[in-house]
Amino acid sequence: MNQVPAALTIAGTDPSGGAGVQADLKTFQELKTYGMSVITSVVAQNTTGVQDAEHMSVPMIKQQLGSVISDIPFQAFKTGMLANIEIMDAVAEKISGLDIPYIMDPVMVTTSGHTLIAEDSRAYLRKNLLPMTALVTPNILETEVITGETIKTPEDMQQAAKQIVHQFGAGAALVKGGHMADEAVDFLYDGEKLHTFSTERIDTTNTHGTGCTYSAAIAAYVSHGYKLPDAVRKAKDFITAAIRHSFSVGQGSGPTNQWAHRIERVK
Ligand SMILES: Nc1ncnc2c1ncn2[C@@H]1O[C@H](COP(=O)(O)OP(=O)(O)OP(=O)(O)O)[C@@H](O)[C@H]1O
Ligand SMILES: Cc1ncc(CO)c(N)n1
Repeated sequence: MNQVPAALTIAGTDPSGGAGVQADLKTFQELKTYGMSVITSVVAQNTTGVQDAEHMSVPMIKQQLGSVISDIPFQAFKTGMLANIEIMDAVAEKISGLDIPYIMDPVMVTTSGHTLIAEDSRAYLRKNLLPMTALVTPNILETEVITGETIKTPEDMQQAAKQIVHQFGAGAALVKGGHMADEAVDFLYDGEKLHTFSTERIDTTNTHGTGCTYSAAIAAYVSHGYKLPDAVRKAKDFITAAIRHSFSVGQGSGPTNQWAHRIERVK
């Protein structure tokens, strides 16, 4: 018998290995979670930015989801890049009715400033996908798009986390402050309480794929049975170590190190 929890990522690719499906699978593996992936878009990108993207057809995305869902049970899943309304709709159709925690990384724009989803799909994401989530993990910019409010202070972030749950129906919201000055502080609102996760800001430009790795780590911990505040706390330690020991590879913003938790003995 060799039974481990399983998790699924539904996302786009990164051939340079730092973000997207590749980051998710590395993270699942490090956290002793059997990793599976449904590819929504093939993206030509690297540490310097996005060069091109081709989206999978809707039938092919549904087929991949069918292949996984009909065969292997999993205990958590996440979505990353869902490029347009058609893709969001296909995913929504296939995951509706699944009684499995859904963690959404509402990927919109990359660290390097490239838009990964069509403008007109933002409203669809908010209306149709957010209410299906157990947790959504927007950065500041994504939080502004979802709420329509400008986010400048930690109080704005906390307010937005509550709004995303109460007004837009997400199960919980983790508003990430990786792009704020000073500390790297994130706020989780789980419908009842606000939780703060704060670490020192690491002085590095190697932050390619931080959001992907963080949400994948949360999904992995959830698949192991951790409840949200604990899963996020552990994932925060995991991503902080991964940024601290990030790789200075490539000409641009380097990727995070998913095995750093072993170096730092993150438990
Ligand atoms: N320089 C840093 N030092 C420490 N923690 C950081 C740093 N940059 C980001 N983080 C943390 O990493 C996690 C990911 O947050 P971030 O806001 O960067 O996500 P993101 O913008 O979605 O990522 P991506 O670059 O993949 O789009 C958060 O916990 C954030 O606080
Ligand atoms: C495929 C993909 N998803 C998400 C991000 C955001 O970091 C990225 N760069 N590429």
